[in-house]
Amino acid sequence: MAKSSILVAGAGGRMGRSVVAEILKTPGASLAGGFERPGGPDIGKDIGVLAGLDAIGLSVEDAAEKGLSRAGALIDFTAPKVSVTNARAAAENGVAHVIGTTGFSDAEEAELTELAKAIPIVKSGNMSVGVNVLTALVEAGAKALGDDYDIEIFEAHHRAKVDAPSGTALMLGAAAARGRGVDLNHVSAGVEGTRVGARKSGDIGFSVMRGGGIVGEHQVSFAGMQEVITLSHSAIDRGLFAKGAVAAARWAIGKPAGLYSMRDVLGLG
Ligand SMILES: NC(=O)C1=CN([C@@H]2O[C@H](COP(=O)(O)OP(=O)(O)OC[C@H]3O[C@@H](n4cnc5c(N)ncnc54)[C@H](OP(=O)(O)O)[C@@H]3O)[C@@H](O)[C@H]2O)C=CC1
Ligand SMILES: O=C(O)C1=N[C@H](C(=O)O)C[C@H](O)C1
Repeated sequence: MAKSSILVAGAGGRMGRSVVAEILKTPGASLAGGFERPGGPDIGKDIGVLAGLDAIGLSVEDAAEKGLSRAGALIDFTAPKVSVTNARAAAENGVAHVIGTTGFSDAEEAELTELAKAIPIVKSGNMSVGVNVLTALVEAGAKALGDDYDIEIFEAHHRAKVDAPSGTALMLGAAAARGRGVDLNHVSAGVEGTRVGARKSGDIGFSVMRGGGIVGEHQVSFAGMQEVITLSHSAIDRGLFAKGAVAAARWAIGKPAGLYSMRDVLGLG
């Protein structure tokens, strides 16, 4: 199998299945395999069938290692601890790692930064073109409008999502803070509903909703005393994120070690 082929972590998950389908329909991309946690219900199932397609004769394995020896890149939408373990395995095998997982702790982020000294890692809280363009718009808006406008970031996702605020909301918050020349950690007001008292000038706040099958909604509002400007993004289909992840994997193979973002992949600077 060609070293340009792609291995999929969490191949039975919502994003894993979508990534498999995207690889199989992308000319020039090939599937090295997929894996799930040991004992998971999808181990041994045909990966194509799991993705809602015809059988492809590759079954879901229960560890990264076998597949990594056949792969040039690993695409990973799983959970923070799992992605860090996978990054260690990818580094041992010299395989590029595309991480879409969100909700990392500061310590986990630091370990990924360290591992990116050994392999190319592309990591983004949102793999879509639209959201990555939106971050640039939010940065410019925050810079132009200044502290007289309160920034509130709203996100809504399906009922099964476990982390909050979403990785995308945090990316948008970081972009807004960058536009104002501050660090999000110093100005984050946290999540609406946990806040008390009047709003502090310069704070960037987050509002979260979970329900049903919502794929991903994000809105950034700049609320002034006489006007409100709102920028928004709606994800209609998970295939959007899968498409970005496959583009990132193909881009990362052969790149020097380093921690990259989707803005690097998309050439957005
Ligand atoms: N950056 C982006 O553009 C996007 C990011 N995401 C993020 O991706 C992540 C996954 O989302 P989603 O697909 O909805 O979640 P799912 O829970 O549907 O998928 C995760 C999959 O990983 C599996 N898994 C758990 N442990 C392991 C392991 N040790 N090895 C291999 N596989 C394992 C899970 O299996 P089991 O269920 O048996 O535990 C599950 O099948 C989340 O953090 C989400 O926020 C999602 C969409 C877009
Ligand atoms: O969990 C999801 O589904 C999504 N997660 C990402 C996030 O945390 O922002 C990206 C997308 O919005 C879908």
